[in-house]
Amino acid sequence: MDVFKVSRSGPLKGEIEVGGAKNAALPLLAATLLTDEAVTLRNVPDLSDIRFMVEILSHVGSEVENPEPGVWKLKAAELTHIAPYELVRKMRASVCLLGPLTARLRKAEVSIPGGCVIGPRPIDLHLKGLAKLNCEVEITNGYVHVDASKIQGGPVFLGGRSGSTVTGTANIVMAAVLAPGTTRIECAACEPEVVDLCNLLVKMGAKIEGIGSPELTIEGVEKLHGCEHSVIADRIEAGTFIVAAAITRGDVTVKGIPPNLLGAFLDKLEESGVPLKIEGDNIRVLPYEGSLKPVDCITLPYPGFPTDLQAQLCALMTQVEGISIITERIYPNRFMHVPELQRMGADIAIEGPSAIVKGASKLSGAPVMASDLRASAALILAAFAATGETWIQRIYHLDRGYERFEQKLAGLGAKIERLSDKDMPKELLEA
Ligand SMILES: CC(=O)N[C@H]1[C@@H](OP(=O)(O)OP(=O)(O)OC[C@H]2O[C@@H](n3ccc(=O)[nH]c3=O)[C@H](O)[C@@H]2O)O[C@H](CO)[C@@H](O)[C@@H]1O
Ligand SMILES: C=C(OP(=O)(O)O)C(=O)O
Repeated sequence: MDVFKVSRSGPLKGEIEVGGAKNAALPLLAATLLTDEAVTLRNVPDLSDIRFMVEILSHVGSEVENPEPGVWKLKAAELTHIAPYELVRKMRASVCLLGPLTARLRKAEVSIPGGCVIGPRPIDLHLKGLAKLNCEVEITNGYVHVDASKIQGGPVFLGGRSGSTVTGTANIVMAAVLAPGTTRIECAACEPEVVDLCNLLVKMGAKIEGIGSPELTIEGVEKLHGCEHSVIADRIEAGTFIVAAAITRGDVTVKGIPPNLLGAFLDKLEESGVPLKIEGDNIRVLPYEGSLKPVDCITLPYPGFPTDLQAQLCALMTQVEGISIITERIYPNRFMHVPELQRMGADIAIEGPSAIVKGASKLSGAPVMASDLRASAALILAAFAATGETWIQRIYHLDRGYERFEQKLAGLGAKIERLSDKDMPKELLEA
């Protein structure tokens, strides 16, 4: 198995390009099932999650081509309505098949993906939404069964415990675009990835109004058609690079990221004193003297601070003098990075949904375990600031969501190497 060996690094210097967003590309790939014509997606990142999604799409009947890096052409002429557990369990985002299969075939059988280490990942709002579209929805033997023979547009309220649902909104929009009548979604998620999905659907012939707002109005059409679309930039990859620059006091320009996608995050960094220079779609992080200021931060649905950058902010705040309080409102247990950061010397206490980070800690390299995608990134960022070597195991979590991560960062001078666990000193290997 692959591991990373990371040593104290920096200041990082240079330019780094942001790729296409995983969290946009996955629902976009699912949306290609909504037409029997070919849809070409560009700027698709090369990630294990993308490869899984393509595998699932070809299992349900899509003809898939990857004519050049970053480009996928998909044609779903004949489809089956069943997405089995052995495929769905590998990736939570495969629940996004529910909407398109329901819309196109008027029936779907999709395995429930189950929870994951960041906490329970319920889909009750997806199911409630489909029921509001006059579908019969039943859970048996671990599968959601949808009978959509009488599907009909209608009012759908998608508000949940902590706001709206991103994949739930994606599913209901995809179900509604081919449903007769008008669907009005209230409390729709406004995340840029949902906007990207709606923009693709409009190119395919869907009628959607209110894109980017919490109220979407969808006029069902009979048929969608093929088109070409380029996936939006990955705001979470960009934010991770920005933290890499800040934690090493580097001078780095992160290229190809519209700053409005990262408003709350950039605001928090500026509050902390990270010098930023924004020019068009490029964000330059400049070096600074002395300590940054601690911050209090709450993760919230867009345009709030993204949950997917919470772990990275935690890593940065371990290097800041004073107490930062980071509260997780989307996934209150999403603190798997904390015990590993503690092993590296961080002073962090978890109180309910908050991490109380006391800095600045002198971090030192240790063997640590990546537990999920963004936790993996946080450990690497902390390792840049730690003395000695940090060995990070289970980096397949990182490979789900970051393309050529170590190569991109090594290009800025980061000391990070992908090795095999066979290269690790034996006494450091997990039991
Ligand atoms: C609003 C938000 O920040 N969503 C994030 C969420 O999207 P993802 O789509 O995975 O999760 P949702 O947006 O659906 O969930 C948001 C919240 O709603 C709850 N919920 C969701 C669906 C449902 O049917 N019932 C229910 O109660 C969830 O438990 C969670 O507390 O994780 C992704 C991966 O980390 C992030 O990229 C998204 O930005
Ligand atoms: C947890 C994430 O993704 P997923 O919803 O695919 O698990 C993420 O992108 O941080």
